[in-house]
Amino acid sequence: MEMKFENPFGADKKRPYIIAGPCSAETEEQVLGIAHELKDQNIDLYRAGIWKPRTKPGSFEGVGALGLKWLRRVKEETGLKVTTEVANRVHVDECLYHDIDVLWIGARTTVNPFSVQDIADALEGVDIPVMVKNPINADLKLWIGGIERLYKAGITKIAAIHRGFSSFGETNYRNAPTWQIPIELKRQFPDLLIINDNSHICGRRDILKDVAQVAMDLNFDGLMTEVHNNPDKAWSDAAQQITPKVFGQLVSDLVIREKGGTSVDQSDLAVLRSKIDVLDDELLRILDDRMKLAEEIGVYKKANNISILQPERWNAILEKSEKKATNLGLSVEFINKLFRSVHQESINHQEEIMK
Ligand SMILES: C=C(O[C@@H]1C=C(C(=O)O)C=C[C@H]1O)C(=O)O
Repeated sequence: MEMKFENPFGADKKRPYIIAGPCSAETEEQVLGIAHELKDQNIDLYRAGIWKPRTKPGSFEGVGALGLKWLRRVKEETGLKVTTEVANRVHVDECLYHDIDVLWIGARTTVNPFSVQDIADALEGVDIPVMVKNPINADLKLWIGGIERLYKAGITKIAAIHRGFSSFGETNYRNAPTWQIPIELKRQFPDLLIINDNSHICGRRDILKDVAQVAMDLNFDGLMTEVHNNPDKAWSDAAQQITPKVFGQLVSDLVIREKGGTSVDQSDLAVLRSKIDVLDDELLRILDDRMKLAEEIGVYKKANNISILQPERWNAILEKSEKKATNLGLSVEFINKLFRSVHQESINHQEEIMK
């Protein structure tokens, strides 16, 4: 579906747009105190969670609609615009009643088309910006689907929030960034603003800045970070929150590079890109040759009644490629992924022959 988005932040300010505030609204004093500190940093939007979807019951699940009154006071006292998460029609109605400026739909809601549709229906005819976090699973179509539901309800001031994706097993991140997904979203919808939620990707303080910088280098439009006056004592997500002071430093340390680089002579870049084009052509030719060999092997296996998967041979290839990758200084993880993908495609070609 073709969509034309408007800037949810109103003014066409230069990127990055900055959204900050506590994970959860805890007390009126806490919400107002953090807001006053962030006001001096010229942030674009103040965030605080009121209804908190938690992994397990028994954790702090938010102060509820009472917190919306505190956010209204933030607006009155600081002039900041405010945003909170909504997960259903009741939340939407409460937010509209309390003059919340911007809504966001959380990752655990974006996964459910019924919930997103319920929110979209409640917003029909309302002019309010909405930000849509990625679904917890790495499903770009579901993310776009959520955005489409809102767009069909007449919401055009939409931004996407990239908060990373759940993955099984130990990783460096709380939610893997899987950058290729937001990159593809931007490719399909160049005028859709994408905000990086580094807090939920990292889950810990020490790598927040690195992830924010990667996001800026990938042309993300803004940052959403959880900021708390006493992070260690936060009632939710303590490990990933930082003080307003640390956050101010993080933002001022960000290097914002030009998207197009129009102000510099690009002839050197063009030369390097033409060399990459030559290598890409070569890569494609090599892959094509390799698949043709796999097909010949498929014909042989069919004639001699040999199964497609050959674990010993496959193990040897993986081990050899890992060693070579290490010697060349290439990432073993990358080479592994590449070869697994090539192996799967080789199996697909042989299956076609077997049919
Ligand atoms: C091509 C073969 O079939 C499969 C595919 C492989 C590959 O693409 O390298 C390796 C082992 C097999 O699992 C083969 O048996 O050599």
